[in-house]
Amino acid sequence: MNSLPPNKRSRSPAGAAFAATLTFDEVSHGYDGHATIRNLSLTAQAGKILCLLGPSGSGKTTLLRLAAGIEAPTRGRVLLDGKEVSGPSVFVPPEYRGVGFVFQDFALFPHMNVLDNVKFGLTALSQKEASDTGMASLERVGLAHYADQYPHALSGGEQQRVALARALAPRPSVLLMDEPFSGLDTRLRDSVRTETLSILAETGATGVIVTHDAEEAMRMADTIALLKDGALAQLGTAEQIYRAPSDLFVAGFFAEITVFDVCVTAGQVDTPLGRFHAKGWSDGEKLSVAVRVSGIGIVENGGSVPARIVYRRFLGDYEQFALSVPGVDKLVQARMPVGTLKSDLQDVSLCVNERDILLFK
Ligand SMILES: Nc1ncnc2c1ncn2[C@@H]1O[C@H](COP(=O)(O)OP(=O)(O)OP(=O)(O)O)[C@@H](O)[C@H]1O
Repeated sequence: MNSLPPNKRSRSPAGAAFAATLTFDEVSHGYDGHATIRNLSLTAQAGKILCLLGPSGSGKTTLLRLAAGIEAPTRGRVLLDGKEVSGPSVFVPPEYRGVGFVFQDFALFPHMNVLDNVKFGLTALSQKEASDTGMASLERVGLAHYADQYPHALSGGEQQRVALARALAPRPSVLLMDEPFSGLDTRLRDSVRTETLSILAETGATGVIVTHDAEEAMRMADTIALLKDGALAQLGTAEQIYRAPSDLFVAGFFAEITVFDVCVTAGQVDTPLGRFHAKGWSDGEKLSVAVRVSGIGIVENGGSVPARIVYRRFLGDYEQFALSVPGVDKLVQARMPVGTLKSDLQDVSLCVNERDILLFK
């Protein structure tokens, strides 16, 4: 095995980070014969944010570990800015990749103060340079005043920012983040996420962020890679994937859906929620029709499908409704802005937006 020369950029004490592209080229990986990544090719563009999205066990963390050099692929190559860092005859150790890592649990050292935590990876610098760089990084996340504190004295959100400062201090060209906000409560998560996005934009580093939450991916990513069983289910912008999901799995991951199995007749499909066009499909073809819950509207009168409200729940701006609909064995869910429907209403009708109908083989 050859090791590439050390990436000096990762040790540079000052100056802006230079974003790098990160490429997985036909990468496979497994643990004890169990495949975790299957022949996956994917590129994170320089200076952009790529979110790795997928259900538990789909291989998101493994991909980050392959990029960082904590794992080696069994086949294929990992490249940074076109240079192979993992491959059949090359393995560059993590410390020479110029890549930063923020873990799910922040992983701060409890016995070191905040500044020492941030300085931890700056071993190539003199003490003075490391302290200056560490302080500059803490300033960037707005926590310079906590330099002498110990991690236990900080809130979860502050600890996450220290972890971010530590990962950014060596000026990585790629920042890998594994579910970085999952340890935070919902309200804090929104503000820390927004802050992290602006810090990433300021540093210019390429960001690769793991999440299992489609909404979080949509909020953060320039590009989303949705994984399923270690393979790429779909790659695109949030809008591309939401509007044109490649299959039922992707559709169900990006939106709450109700699914019916149907057969195309005279260019149309009949479902308990209405008759819809099946343009481009042949008569007799068996399809799954996915109706996005967000495309179902409830009206007192005048809709196309009769329904009865079984229960409703107040969710702040919206009310969630569970409805029984003739011909549907499960309750149909729908959401309406609060105040749209009278509180004693029971029998209603539904209107379904054709834009929220998706057809799959
Ligand atoms: N150290 C390990 N030894 C053996 N199998 C492992 C190990 N780490 C992960 N796996 C397996 O590899 C597969 C992919 O795991 P990975 O952690 O990459 O998924 P993930 O998408 O990040 O999941 P989660 O969202 O639950 O963290 C899973 O089947 C998991 O059980």
